[in-house]
Amino acid sequence: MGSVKIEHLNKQFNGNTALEDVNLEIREGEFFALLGPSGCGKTTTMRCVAGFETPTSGNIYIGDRNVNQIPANQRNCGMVFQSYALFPHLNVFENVAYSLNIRRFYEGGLGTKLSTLAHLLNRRLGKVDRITEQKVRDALDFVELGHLADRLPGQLSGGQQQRVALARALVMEPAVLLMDEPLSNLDKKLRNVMRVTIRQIQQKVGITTIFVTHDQEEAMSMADRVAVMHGGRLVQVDTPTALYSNPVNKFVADFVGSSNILNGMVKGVNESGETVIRIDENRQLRTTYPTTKKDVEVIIRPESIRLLTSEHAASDENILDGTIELSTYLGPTIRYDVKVGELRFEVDTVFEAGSPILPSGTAVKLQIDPNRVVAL
Ligand SMILES: Nc1ncnc2c1ncn2[C@@H]1O[C@H](COP(=O)(O)OP(=O)(O)OP(=O)(O)O)[C@@H](O)[C@H]1O
Repeated sequence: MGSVKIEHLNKQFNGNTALEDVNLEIREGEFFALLGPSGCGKTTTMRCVAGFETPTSGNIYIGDRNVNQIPANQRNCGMVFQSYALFPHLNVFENVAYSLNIRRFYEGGLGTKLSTLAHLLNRRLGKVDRITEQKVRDALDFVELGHLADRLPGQLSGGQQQRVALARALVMEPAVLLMDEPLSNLDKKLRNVMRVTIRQIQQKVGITTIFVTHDQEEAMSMADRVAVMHGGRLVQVDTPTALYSNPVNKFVADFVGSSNILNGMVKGVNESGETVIRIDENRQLRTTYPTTKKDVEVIIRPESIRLLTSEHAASDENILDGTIELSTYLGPTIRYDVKVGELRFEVDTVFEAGSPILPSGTAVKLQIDPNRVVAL
């Protein structure tokens, strides 16, 4: 049973609050990301689950078992860190076998302890280690590193080292896999590759995984669900798509992807049931988003805005007239910074080969679908 339940978790360090009333239920087999800026409490939450940190109050369950009093080495959690923490003098195979041998040493009788010790000292595999050998080979095959078993960590790329670290965690067949910023040391391209690799391995093994990251793209592309943290508290726990389209507040909207955020005042509801919001003296927008507030924050994703030039026929539905201030080519998309009166909008459009990038100074119309205007 690899579900994880966190109930009313509080953690203080010398009177300073690091975690405040954190409540989470992570389902068995789920890939769950803890996301937030530096210092928000992600690592502390994970360390409390692992047993490296003692909660000030609250309960933690792994499966049905309350693990509050269970030491870290008996919680059956596998860990992967940012620094791969491999032994530089042991080869790949030995690095992965090490933790199994340590467990055999602690859990075995005197005979096992002696043979394991001998093995660790000799670093040679004897008969007694057949099971170990098979498990290590399987784990290395899983991360597709079987062919590099004899290499030392220093002879591997960063991505390969991280896969060794993953194999070392998986070989223990843990109930829960805990990963703390495992991709931070890799360059962007390799990080993107490793995201897919880790996700594929996690799905193959079906292991409950908690993944700590400050990178929203990483969390959103890998996780089944994401918990956004801020100042030691959970702000929103949701699927990536729900977080993106329905952020509960400005912090989440801003942290998860880029957003246009405007101050608005609700004028009323029109006959179609849409809320009409004034965004400045001369302009208003309609939204289908239900709100009971008078003063609202209007949140619009850059790709939710349709950019029209004077050539396009447009109705006057939720349209704002503006002027392009800056055009930035980003490969698959173009980001336009558009001035609308005193307001500024970021608009993302798909780049199509052959079609021109509109220059600064071009007069444009911004058409905004009322279904994609969030008012908080
Ligand atoms: N051992 C400690 N002693 C004192 N304060 C600590 C300790 N560990 C963490 N903190 C504090 O608790 C808060 C949460 O830290 P934590 O490491 O959990 O944040 P984080 O979200 O993982 O940040 P980062 O992404 O920078 O690692 C921070 O204010 C941090 O300074």
